[in-house]
Amino acid sequence: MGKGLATFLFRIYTSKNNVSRVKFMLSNRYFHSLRQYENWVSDKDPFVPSFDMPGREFSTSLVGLGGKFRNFGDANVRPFSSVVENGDDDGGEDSVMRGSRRKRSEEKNIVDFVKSIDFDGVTENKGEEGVDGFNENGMYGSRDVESEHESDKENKDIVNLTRINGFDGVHENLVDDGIDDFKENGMCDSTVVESKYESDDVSNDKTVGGKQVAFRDPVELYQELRNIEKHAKLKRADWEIVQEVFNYFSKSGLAANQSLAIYIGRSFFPTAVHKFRSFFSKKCSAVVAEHVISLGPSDAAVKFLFPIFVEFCIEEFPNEIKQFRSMIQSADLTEPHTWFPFARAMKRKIVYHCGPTNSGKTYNALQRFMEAKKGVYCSPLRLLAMEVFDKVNAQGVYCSLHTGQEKKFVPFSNHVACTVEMVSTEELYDIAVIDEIQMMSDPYRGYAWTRALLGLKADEIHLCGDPTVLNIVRKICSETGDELHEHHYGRFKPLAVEAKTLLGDLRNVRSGDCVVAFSRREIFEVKMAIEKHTSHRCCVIYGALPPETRRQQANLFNDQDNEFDVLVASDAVGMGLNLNIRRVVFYSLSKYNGDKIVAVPASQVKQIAGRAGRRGSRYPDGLTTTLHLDDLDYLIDCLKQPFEEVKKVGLFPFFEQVELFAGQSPNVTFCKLLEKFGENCRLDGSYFLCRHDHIKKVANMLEKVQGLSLEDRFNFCFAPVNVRDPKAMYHLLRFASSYSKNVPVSIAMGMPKGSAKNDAELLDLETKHQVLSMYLWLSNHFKEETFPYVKKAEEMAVDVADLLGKSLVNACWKPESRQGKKPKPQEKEEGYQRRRSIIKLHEKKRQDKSALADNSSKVAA
Ligand SMILES: Nc1ncnc2c1ncn2[C@@H]1O[C@H](COP(=O)(O)OP(=O)(O)OP(=O)(O)O)[C@@H](O)[C@H]1O
Repeated sequence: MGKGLATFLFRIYTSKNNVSRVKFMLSNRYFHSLRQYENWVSDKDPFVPSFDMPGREFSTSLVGLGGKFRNFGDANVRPFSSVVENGDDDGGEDSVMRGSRRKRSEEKNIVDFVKSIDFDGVTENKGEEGVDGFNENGMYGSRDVESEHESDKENKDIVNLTRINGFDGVHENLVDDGIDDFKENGMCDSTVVESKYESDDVSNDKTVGGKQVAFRDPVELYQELRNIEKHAKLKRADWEIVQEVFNYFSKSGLAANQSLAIYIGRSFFPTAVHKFRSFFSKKCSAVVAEHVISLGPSDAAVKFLFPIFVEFCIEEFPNEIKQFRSMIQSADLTEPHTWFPFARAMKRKIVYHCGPTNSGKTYNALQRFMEAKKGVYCSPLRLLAMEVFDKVNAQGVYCSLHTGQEKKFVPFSNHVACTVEMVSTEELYDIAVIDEIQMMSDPYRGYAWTRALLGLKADEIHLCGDPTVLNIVRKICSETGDELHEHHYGRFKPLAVEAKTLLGDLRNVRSGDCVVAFSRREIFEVKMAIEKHTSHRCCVIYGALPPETRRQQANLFNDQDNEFDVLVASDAVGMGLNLNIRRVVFYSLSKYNGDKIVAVPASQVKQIAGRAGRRGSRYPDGLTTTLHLDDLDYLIDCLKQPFEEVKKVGLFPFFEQVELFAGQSPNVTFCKLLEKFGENCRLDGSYFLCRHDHIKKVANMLEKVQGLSLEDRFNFCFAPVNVRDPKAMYHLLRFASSYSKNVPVSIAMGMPKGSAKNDAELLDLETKHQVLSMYLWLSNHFKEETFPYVKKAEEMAVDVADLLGKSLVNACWKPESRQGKKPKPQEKEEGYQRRRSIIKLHEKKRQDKSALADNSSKVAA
């Protein structure tokens, strides 16, 4: 059969009638996978990697696409509005009275909003999909068409239904297609009862010849079937076997995957099989039927039928194939280095500063940056960009700041510190620094580092990071033609592990300790416990705090002239802050990853532990340990582990790519478009498509906002919003609605009167800052005149950050959940179990003791 395929292709190639088809297949780089059909036919475990997995082996790029994307060049940098207008809020919106009135109406709106929206609404419109959804060929899925364009699941249902009911009743058109019900005599109109074949079939038998049918050229066989005027009649039992074979075929992952080679998409595959089944019922010769029956529902039958199916599809579905092919081409993310022709035209020198934390990587890179005539520093965080901005200006090098939220232009500056997402790939630089380059592999944001590395137009690019992405950077440089220099570093002073641990008792914390916990709840529990049972005061740092507040808390901690000598922090402490930490104490080494409790990855443990001890600080020698003895082994294991090599780095399409793709799928919602892009995009082996569930959630929420262009939607989806915070989502929706109506977008949010007195108020402050930050971000990414209250928002943001700082100093309350939900019960995960909160253990012991005392007193009574 393997030989059969070669013959099959050769014959197609040499056949006059099929020349155009061959051209098509040869121009299709999936053709390679079709060639592997040979293996597939002969191997039990076939080739056929999943098509929709990122970085699938199946992925190849299509002829001509590189050119298209090359045209995009550096067009990926959208023209961000650069002027921050000093507008005033209308009518003194911040007055206390109006503020409280506004707050009430705001809260009501939010309540209505929360009721009206399902944040997991990515799937929300599923019910509608059947009515007005579009299949992957961009064809309208109206009810009639729908029956022909079912999803795999739907197909499964069809298969099941078919088993029970025959074809009737599932798809009306099936009867028309020639598959008829059995009559009372147990025979099918289109089948024979006899085992003998009818005369016209017998004539076919002569040419086809029994078992030899298996070795027939599928092209010829297909043509013969096509020309049959009277199909074979089968006994009911045989007919049922044939149906079983087709059911098996329709469910066959092998056939579905291989069909991609001829651009039969997954969602169209069931329809194609269904049509093929109808064709077969009408056109099957006795000998072919006999052979199919003899094979039964099996891989062998699939292998026999598949080449005939290919022929059928190529002839029957040229439009569908063309459409799917165009769609695949427009979702091509292969060869991303070709997207930046200007950077490719340059002879760039890449210097990789490779080493663990606190080894001087960034220091050395920044030295080169400051020496340059024109330089850019790309930071993973706003906070770090601000730090570099301050530091460099303090050393007399004029440097501007550019983040999503702010643009601070320093006159005469040739240097800029920016967040990596904001770096321009159009500007020419002498020196660029990309910090924390290992973030290229971040599942959500990795694409920003990949884009910076591939697209920056700088003579010299300094990458600072651990060795995890070194090999992939080497590979990328070999593709881009850049010259790579590696500088390897060791820690200034080795990190020591304190084997004693805190013996499970937070009273053993010492001045200069940073206790690391992985949830907001735990952070406040630890802070409360330490402040209650010891004389230490705690500063707090976690991700939801604005950079200004984190900085304020870091300064409070670093300053020796106050009582705040212990830091309680989340993993947000691992990057970007200059901290005088003597010892990092892990309160736990497991965390909730949004789905379940998992052990903190070794690379993250290293990064966080490495914050202890810093050259030039009060504590140059770093220590690390755990709260509980039980956790110590895991900590030591993590620190001993070598850096694990990263195999893939992130990519995400630019707007222009999404726009091109949208052209292939008109009238599809933006959320659906992203979903389809994710399903159909192709990537080279070194890249994965960054996760975009949060983007889809925003996209889904904004579907109800009319009048936004595709580009507007794309940009709104990148606004910094916590999709799990209903209040923040409400404000984003409100901003988008006003923007779509082209009316000035108001902040419409009251200012709190004072610092928070409980956790609910603290959460409210966090949300308020997020909303203001979002407003500022939007003002930098959209028509500036539509966001006239930038100055007001900036002032409010400063005030809220200040209030947050003040609130944290006095915070001594029980933490709450942002969505008012009860905290999830502690979950177990194989291999590593999250430590129970020491406070909870404490409380439980106390409760047990008092229950015991109660019982004994009752007994005594
Ligand atoms: N040659 C040097 N002279 C003076 N101080 C230095 C020197 N090298 C590094 N430092 C200081 O040591 C500290 C750690 O350096 P740096 O931030 O460059 O380390 P790193 O390897 O980039 O660590 P991380 O990844 O944690 O940022 C910084 O405070 C830095 O100012």
